[in-house]
Amino acid sequence: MTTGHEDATVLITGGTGSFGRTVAARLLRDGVGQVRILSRDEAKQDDMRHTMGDDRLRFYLGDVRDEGSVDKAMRGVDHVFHAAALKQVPSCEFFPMEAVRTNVQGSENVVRAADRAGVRSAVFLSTDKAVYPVNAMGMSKALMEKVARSHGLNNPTTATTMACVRYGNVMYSRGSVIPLFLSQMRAGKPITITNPHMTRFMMSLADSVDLVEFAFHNARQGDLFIRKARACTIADLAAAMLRLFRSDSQIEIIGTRHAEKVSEALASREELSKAIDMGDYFRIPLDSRGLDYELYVAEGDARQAEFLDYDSHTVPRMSVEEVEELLLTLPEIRSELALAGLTSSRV
Ligand SMILES: O=c1ccn([C@@H]2O[C@H](COP(=O)(O)OP(=O)(O)O[C@H]3O[C@H](CO)[C@@H](O)[C@H](O)[C@H]3O)[C@@H](O)[C@H]2O)c(=O)[nH]1
Repeated sequence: MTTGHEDATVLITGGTGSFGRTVAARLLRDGVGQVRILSRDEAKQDDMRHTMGDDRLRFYLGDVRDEGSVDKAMRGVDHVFHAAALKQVPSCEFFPMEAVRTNVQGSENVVRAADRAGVRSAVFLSTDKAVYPVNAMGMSKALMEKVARSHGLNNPTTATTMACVRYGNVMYSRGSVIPLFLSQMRAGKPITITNPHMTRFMMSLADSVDLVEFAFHNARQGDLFIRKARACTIADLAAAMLRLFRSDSQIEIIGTRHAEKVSEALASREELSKAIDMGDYFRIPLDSRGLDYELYVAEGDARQAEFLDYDSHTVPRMSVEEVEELLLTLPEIRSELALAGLTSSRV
């Protein structure tokens, strides 16, 4: 990932996760002045320091909830990727104010610190669960989007371009369904399926890092970007996993979990009616009208009726074979297959 100038300093909040590591590795590979990681867990920082071993990588212990620690990490920074968040749906359901503190107030701290430090651009990572949210995680991410995107409206002279990206499900991410299915198959246990008809957008980690990179290079003040993605049912995902690993595990239907949706939307029809198609991506610009409330009431948009939500139930659906092919693009799946002594004719 190139930043345009070789001595740029880039801050990644929550940077010890798989996203942060991948972005950091791309930045270091392509020549960057410094990559700073701001996160809470010293053990994960230590691990990343040792595995990546690059003296352009600097670590800041802190919490986005604490404005002072954000300010300290932000000094002299040119670009920010804000990935620090509470992401687990169930824990945010039980402790919604914790989601507000990290995802909303923590993000506001990042917005304010970036503005104060004269940062040039900041990309905020959001999720499809922020669209028509039903759970506290999605609601707090929806508010984070509003906080980041409205900054330029309230501060027209700001030096910082703030933009958001929304992910779908990142395949093989920690604690997600694909590694769970794999461990169930390995243990010879049944595969647990919540609702076979449930659909999700499936994105590889590489796709999601490409999305952030695209936003980084193309963002204008207040933009939100999504990557066009394919979806599948959970039944087809399970079938593809069983076939790839030649497993005869049974399927057990466990029912929908706390605060889950049957499908997810990467963008609402209201947003799509304003979106600009950029090939693999949509740019959703900010509503740039000022605080003139009359306009919101008087100016409707007849085109909205023509659009459907960009929803995992309605986009073209992958077949089981296509899910298998997508799974085979993941390095983790390839190495798991190799470990199990399995090779696929599709590799
Ligand atoms: O035992 C299980 C667990 C999950 N699922 C289903 O698999 C799909 C994916 O589940 P999971 O991998 O847990 O992801 P989500 O709950 O959709 O949430 C993920 O995707 C979000 C982005 O949408 C991230 O913010 C979350 O951190 C991440 O866990 C869902 O339809 C689940 O109902 C099953 O069928 N069986």
